[in-house]
Amino acid sequence: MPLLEVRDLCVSFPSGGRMIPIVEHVSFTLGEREILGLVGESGSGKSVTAMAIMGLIDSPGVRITGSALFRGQELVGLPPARMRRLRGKQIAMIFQDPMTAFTPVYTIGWQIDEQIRAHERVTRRQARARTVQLLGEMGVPDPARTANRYPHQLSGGLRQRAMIAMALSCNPALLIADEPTTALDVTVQAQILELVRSLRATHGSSVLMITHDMGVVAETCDSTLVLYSGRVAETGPTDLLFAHPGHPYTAALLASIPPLDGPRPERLPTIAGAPPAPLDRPAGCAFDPRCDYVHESCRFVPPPLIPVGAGQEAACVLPTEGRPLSPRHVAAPTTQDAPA
Ligand SMILES: Nc1ncnc2c1ncn2[C@@H]1O[C@H](COP(=O)(O)OP(=O)(O)OP(=O)(O)O)[C@@H](O)[C@H]1O
Repeated sequence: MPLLEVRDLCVSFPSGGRMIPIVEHVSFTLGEREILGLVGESGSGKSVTAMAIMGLIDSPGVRITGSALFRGQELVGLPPARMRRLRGKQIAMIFQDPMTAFTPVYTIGWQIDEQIRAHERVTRRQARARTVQLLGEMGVPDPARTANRYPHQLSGGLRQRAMIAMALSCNPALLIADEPTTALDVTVQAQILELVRSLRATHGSSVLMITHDMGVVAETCDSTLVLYSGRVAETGPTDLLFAHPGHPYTAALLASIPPLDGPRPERLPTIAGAPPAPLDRPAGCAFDPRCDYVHESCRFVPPPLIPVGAGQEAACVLPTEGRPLSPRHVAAPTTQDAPA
């Protein structure tokens, strides 16, 4: 049984007397100890997908349909009290800004102790011992002393490590990480990604990694789900999807990653235009207005997910073989190519 099986998840919010579809028919499976990257541009519905799974959307009138089975238990429609019991104990979430997880007026140690005591029958002393152990495992130097510090007394990277320690305090099977490294500088970002990667070995956790950065996905995730305008554009094992993207949107996202070696282009290719607003989505493929390969058949209904490789599916009706390289997806001239 997979750890998490999401089927046909749809989320709509009411606005101006109508329902605005933000997430449409999203499906994916997350296995035990797997790291899945949920990737897409700003506004594509990544956070709404995760918050819906966690039961954290409390906007009046929101409509959530479909299914999210966590170890066989349905999360969609789960009463809030039961969802709260699952959160923190079996499913935990970390965010871009650790200050949203910590209260500024208590030390981080006190807050992690309380999280442990909310879920386990342990004494204060036992909770603190576990807090110090976790902080140490997360690479926090001098964890016993650091536990007595307030959140604002720590650097961004240390706060992020402390938040991961708090999220792991009850050994959750699933960790949802929403842009955990976006606010950090590159070196600290690499350290935190390494830490997240190590969690499956040290804590047996699976991770749903939300990011807009294909570089983060390449470094961290076993499999990838590309969201575009609230719909799945492509999904599959990360290595296959990166080697042979099946959707022009995935190809365009990949073209915008700086090369790891070789000369760096002065400017990376970008995708012209912006995703459509939810109410302006075309009847057919939502990527249609920005796609270089658009075809008559793309214009009528949203394309279904079609197998394009082993475990890889793309919502594109056009064959990937022989698709000409678009000028937009070819890297801009490199500094070496530039005339002297
Ligand atoms: N409570 C809400 N009510 C109405 N609309 C909402 C609500 N929450 C999110 N949205 C809308 O849903 C869309 C998707 O938002 P979401 O935060 O999931 O995007 P995202 O892909 O995570 O983007 P980012 O990378 O910028 O966080 C946005 O257009 C946002 O305005």
